[in-house]
Amino acid sequence: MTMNPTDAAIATTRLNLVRGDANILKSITLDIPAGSVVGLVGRNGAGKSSLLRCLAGLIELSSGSASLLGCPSSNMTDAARERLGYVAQTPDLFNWMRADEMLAAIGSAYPRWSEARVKELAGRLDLRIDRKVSELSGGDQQKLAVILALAHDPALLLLDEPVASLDPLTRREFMRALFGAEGDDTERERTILISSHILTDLERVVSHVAFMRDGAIQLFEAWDTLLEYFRLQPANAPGIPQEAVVSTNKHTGDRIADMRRAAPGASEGRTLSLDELFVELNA
Ligand SMILES: Nc1ncnc2c1ncn2[C@@H]1O[C@H](COP(=O)(O)OP(=O)(O)OP(=O)(O)O)[C@@H](O)[C@H]1O
Repeated sequence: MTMNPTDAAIATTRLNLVRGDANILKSITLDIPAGSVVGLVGRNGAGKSSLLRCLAGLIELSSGSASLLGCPSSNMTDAARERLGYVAQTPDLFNWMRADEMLAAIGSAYPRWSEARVKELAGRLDLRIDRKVSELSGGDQQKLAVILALAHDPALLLLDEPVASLDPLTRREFMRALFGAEGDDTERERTILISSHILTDLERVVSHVAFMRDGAIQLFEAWDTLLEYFRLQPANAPGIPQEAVVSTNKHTGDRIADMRRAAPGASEGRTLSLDELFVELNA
């Protein structure tokens, strides 16, 4: 099944997740086009892992709907599941096996699994797979989880802080393995939703950014649009009507303005890095 580039690889409608009296995810409606690379960012506890777990079909939604690759997340077909890769924040690994044994065990369930890809990724990420999983360092366990999610060449990847325990060199290799031009069509078609707090890495690779705050999507935009139109404006800058204000820093009074809605002749304001945008949206 090949998706048209205009199809949504992930679509949610008023997705809610309630646990006890906590409303963890609040009416999340998202449409993520096939082929996009979306950075999912937000403060600790904003709901990123919960959203990824709901999408992966690991937690039942309280209400609303989610579909992945055209299939409801609550009832994925085997064919859709085989095209999905998920890396949990804390990977669930078979500690009693060697890494290569675990790779073989999981790989046997996937028709598109590639031993060559396992070897290539293990080499790139500098992971020895002839060792017992329980004896791998935290970072090496994360590398194993990443290889497990990538070796079947998934069309949709859900990555929950996959680089948090990787050293900077390995992180660079991981980003190259994920986003490098490998010249194959399936690579280009792949949709990736990746949560990370390392925003300098993200801003180099994302096509879109979803900002989460308090269980809701605060802002979902193409990264090019954010760079071009979302500017920092001092509190007293003229030509910024209320409808252009995306958020106001309650400490400084500075505003993020969507300049597509600014008055003609308004000052240009300052372009923001992803890191700065994150700080301003949460201040
Ligand atoms: N089973 C649960 N029962 C009640 N509350 C929960 C449960 N799981 C998560 N939460 C709460 O839901 C909120 C969102 O948690 P989540 O782990 O999704 O955040 P996150 O954005 O991934 O955070 P981090 O950046 O720290 O990983 C938090 O307030 C958390 O305490």
